[in-house]
Amino acid sequence: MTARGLEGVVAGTTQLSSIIDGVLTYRGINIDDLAEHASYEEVVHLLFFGRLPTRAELDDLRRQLSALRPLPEGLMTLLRTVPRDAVPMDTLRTAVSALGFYEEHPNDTSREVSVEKALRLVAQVPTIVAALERLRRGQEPVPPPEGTDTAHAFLLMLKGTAPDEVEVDAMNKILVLHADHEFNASTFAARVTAATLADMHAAVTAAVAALKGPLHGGANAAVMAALQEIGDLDGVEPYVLEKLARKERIMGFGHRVYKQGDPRAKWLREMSRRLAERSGEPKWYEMSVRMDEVMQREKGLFPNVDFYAATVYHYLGIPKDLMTPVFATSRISGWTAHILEQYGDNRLIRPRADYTGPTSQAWVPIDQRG
Ligand SMILES: CC(=O)SCCNC(=O)CCNC(=O)[C@H](O)C(C)(C)COP(=O)(O)OP(=O)(O)OC[C@H]1O[C@@H](n2cnc3c(N)ncnc32)[C@H](O)[C@@H]1OP(=O)(O)O
Ligand SMILES: O=C([O-])CC(=O)C(=O)O
Repeated sequence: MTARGLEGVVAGTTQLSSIIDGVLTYRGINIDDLAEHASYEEVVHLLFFGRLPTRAELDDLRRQLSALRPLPEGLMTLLRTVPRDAVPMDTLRTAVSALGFYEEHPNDTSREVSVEKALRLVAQVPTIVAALERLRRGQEPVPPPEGTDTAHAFLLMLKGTAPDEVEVDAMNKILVLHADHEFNASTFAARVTAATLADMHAAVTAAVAALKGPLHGGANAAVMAALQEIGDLDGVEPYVLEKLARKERIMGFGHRVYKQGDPRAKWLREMSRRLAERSGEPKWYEMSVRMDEVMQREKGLFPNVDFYAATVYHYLGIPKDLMTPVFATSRISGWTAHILEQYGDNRLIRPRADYTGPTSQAWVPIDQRG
């Protein structure tokens, strides 16, 4: 018996994150504790180096990431040539791949060189996402600020003005909550690629490609598109009921692993509520809550990480098609940590397929085929 979509299959080991009885941890620390207390930089240290940093280690990591944020001039030139109407996720995928050109040891998969590459990617992906957005709006990219953390730096590079405390706190939580998630599809794509001993940038490019689809990271943009299509609170219930009657999916609900709810969603819901309150535009949050109620009542399905993230991004001024790239500004830490883990104890990932096609077919010469 094959497991369709590898459901329930344990495809390898990891010490990075776990989902046990619906509880998510990064290296054994409950996601709720991390969401409440951690900075994203602390999470990066936890994932890369196996434990929370001391104050001195954290300061050092902050300095390193801050110094690594600027992009190579050649990459900026490339970004300037991207068509204005390009899909941002495609631009990100291309840019991440092109970043590999500037590595001194492009094919080196040793721990030492790979950690350096990983830190550069963690620092540079937010710069790429902010720059590509500004360029497509016809604005000049904002140079990375010195001495600030990722959440603050990213919002500043995106908007060109300093974000306030509430925005920075929301962005930091977004980064913490999205950083890693066991063998999700994009992380698994990264590990499959790394397991061939292809380089870090190749593996991350595969991951970005896999994150794009609406069944995975692309769901956040699809959620916002649905809310905008519905338009108001009264439209939510008929929209959901009609979709379900047509056996269509409501984006942002359901999960392969969590059947009783995604532990990250409550944090995102609370953030959405908080941002809605001060936005003067609370309807997007209110519509989300209504949709959540109707989905639980009708299908027993709970929101996943992408559902309330959509309105959080919206309230932070992030347009729909930039939402999945923003997810990547965080997941880059999980992808690269998994790639490091894969290199550290590698074996080629090559499962078998259950062949269901015809057998014993005779060869037919071309003139006799009809
Ligand atoms: C970061 C992330 O990747 S989080 C996930 C983001 N993706 C989405 O939000 C897309 C919407 N959700 C889905 O498509 C799915 O729930 C997935 C892809 C996330 C998980 O899917 P699977 O584990 O393969 O579940 P599967 O597709 O087998 O669904 C099981 C049942 O629930 C239904 N179902 C699952 N999700 C949904 C949904 N969002 N809306 C309506 N029905 C759904 C399916 O139709 C199916 O019903 P059936 O048994 O009557 O046919
Ligand atoms: O684990 C999954 O299948 C999808 C998910 O929630 C994530 O990648 O964060």
